[in-house]
Amino acid sequence: MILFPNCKINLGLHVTNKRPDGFHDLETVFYPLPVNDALEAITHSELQFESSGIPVPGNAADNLCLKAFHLLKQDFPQLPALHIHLHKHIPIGAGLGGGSADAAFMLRLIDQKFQLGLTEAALLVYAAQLGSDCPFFIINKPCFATGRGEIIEPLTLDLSGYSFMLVHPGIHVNTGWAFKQLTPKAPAYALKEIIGQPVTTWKDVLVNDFEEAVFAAHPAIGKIKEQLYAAGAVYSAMSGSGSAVLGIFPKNKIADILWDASYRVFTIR
Ligand SMILES: C[C@](O)(CO)[C@H](O)COP(=O)(O)OP(=O)(O)OC[C@H]1O[C@@H](n2ccc(N)nc2=O)[C@H](O)[C@@H]1O
Ligand SMILES: Nc1ncnc2c1ncn2[C@@H]1O[C@H](COP(=O)(O)OP(=O)(O)OP(=O)(O)O)[C@@H](O)[C@H]1O
Repeated sequence: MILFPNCKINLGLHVTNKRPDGFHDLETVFYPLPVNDALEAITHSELQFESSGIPVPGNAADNLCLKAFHLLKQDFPQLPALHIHLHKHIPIGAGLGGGSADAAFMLRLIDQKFQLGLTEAALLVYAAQLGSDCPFFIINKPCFATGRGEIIEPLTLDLSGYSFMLVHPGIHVNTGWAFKQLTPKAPAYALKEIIGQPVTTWKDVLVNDFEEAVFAAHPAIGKIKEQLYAAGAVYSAMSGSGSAVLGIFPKNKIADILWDASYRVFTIR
């Protein structure tokens, strides 16, 4: 069986509180976009994991796909061994949630392939153990998220009338480091209300709290946002803890921008 985990962007992101468990409370809107990995699993005599495409840092044994397999294996010991192949296309350490998507899709793949009959609620509980962003990818529709990102509520938000550009400058921003740079604070506005307004009103209101610290450490990332606005984006922001920056353009009106040759650029028209 093969599935195609997609990425997410954050529209507004407020870090509101540091918790005793070391995590932070936040509020954000997750929006899925079609930049995809490919995740294939076939039954095999022993558990094997391999990846191609963008190299995934760290040990293969720590890959979130394997963590998802082991998590389900604890509760379903009858699961056979798998040969798992991940083709990595979603930039890593980019704030696009690629690792979390792989983990959530691995849960879904095993559930479907072996007809475990897991409810959405059960999948959400497993996903929350794998990463703060993971539960969103079980729902995979526009969502308002709170808690450490795992409390999600589907939202009516349809941006299919716009085109998107995602620009990844190749900088890997460590999520834990980015949270440490922030002083949590109460949001200055009601995120859900702003998201309900036309995209053209977001520019001066909708804020990603990570931008200040990440742009200060990596000015090239802030420059991308300026270039996207200069090219006609109606809204631009860094996604998650960076380093990818998103631009929302009027439908099919994405300007040609000459990016540094090392940047990876995705357009969704
Ligand atoms: C920044 C976001 O991308 C916004 O969507 C997410 O909150 C990050 O979620 P994620 O990558 O799934 O994060 P996790 O793998 O759960 O956590 C990575 C590290 O980020 C920090 N972390 C993460 C989420 C959160 N709400 N508070 C935190 O402080 C913790 O130091 C944690 O060890
Ligand atoms: N399948 C995977 N794909 C990508 N990274 C993985 C995977 N499994 C484990 N990781 C580890 O997770 C780290 C961060 O990955 P990811 O790409 O999800 O970060 P991110 O883009 O910052 O996402 P987020 O928005 O969730 O913070 C990587 O450095 C890598 O070591």
